[in-house]
Amino acid sequence: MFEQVHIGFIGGGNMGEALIRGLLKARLVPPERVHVCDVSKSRTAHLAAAYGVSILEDEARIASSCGIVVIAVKPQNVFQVLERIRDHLAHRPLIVSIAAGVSLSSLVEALPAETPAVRAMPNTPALVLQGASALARGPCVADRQMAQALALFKAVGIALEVEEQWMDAVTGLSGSGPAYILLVLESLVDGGVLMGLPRAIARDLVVQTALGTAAMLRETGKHPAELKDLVTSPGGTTIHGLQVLEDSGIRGGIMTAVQAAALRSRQLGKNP
Ligand SMILES: NC(=O)C1=CN([C@@H]2O[C@H](COP(=O)(O)OP(=O)(O)OC[C@H]3O[C@@H](n4cnc5c(N)ncnc54)[C@H](O)[C@@H]3O)[C@@H](O)[C@H]2O)C=CC1
Ligand SMILES: O=C(O)[C@@H]1CCC=N1
Repeated sequence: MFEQVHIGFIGGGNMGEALIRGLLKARLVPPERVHVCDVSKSRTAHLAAAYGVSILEDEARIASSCGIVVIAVKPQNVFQVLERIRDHLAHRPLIVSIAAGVSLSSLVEALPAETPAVRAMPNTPALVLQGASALARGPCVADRQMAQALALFKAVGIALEVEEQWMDAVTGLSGSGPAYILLVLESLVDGGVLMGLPRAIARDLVVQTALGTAAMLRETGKHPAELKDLVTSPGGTTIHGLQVLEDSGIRGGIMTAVQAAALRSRQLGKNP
């Protein structure tokens, strides 16, 4: 699928590195066909040493050398990058932006006419090849290019194609979601510690409880409430804990967190 394609990364931070690691591990392309530029010399030194990828001096070199260009800088830096690459895109490479909030229309507007562009939203579990990504396809993207973009993100987890209208919601849900889940997991560990458990034991139990619960949800396909009922004996321990959580308004709190992050994504697109 990637025969002879060179893949370039503008920005080799957390997410850029996760994608590079995944695509090399899946052997989608050899390291000599992966090129990175980053304004941080310590990042490029790390990426070259850890993965054997090629380091190019700037964004323009990435753009002119690659058939796929992944933009993995912060949203605030995206338009400066687009400005620097726009005169180096005569060969019409596929541009893949993972920046939160940056819309396809603003990408397309900042690029030469008919440059194919995809807006993607991965998440940090991509670092351990368990990511959840959604991709929205721009107007000039060929089927082969969309398949390549999906394959790139499937190398670090699951990847779904969605309409662009859902991308802000995706950002608030799965893009930011790891932080919400980690906050809950941290609190569970602290609850164990509160009740006298050594922190290391509490941590091991919480990690496996989270993994096991997610696996149960995936493998059974059941509604979460049905699986919750399995844990909750009449007059037992769990229902007493659940009552405290319901009293705290946790459901509304989590829903409002997703909404706030999605609205911030929408706002970032207008004013990064
Ligand atoms: N961290 C997360 O959970 C997620 C982040 N994203 C998006 O991914 C993008 C990158 O985020 P992270 O990897 O977390 O940030 P990061 O700060 O770890 O990486 C960004 C990298 O870009 C480099 N950089 C800045 N300007 C540059 C330029 N002009 N040319 C080359 N390199 C440049 C920085 O030195 C840095 O290494 C953001 O747009 C963010 O919205 C998307 C999904 C999840
Ligand atoms: O907080 C952020 O802006 C990034 C985008 C999605 C997750 N983290």
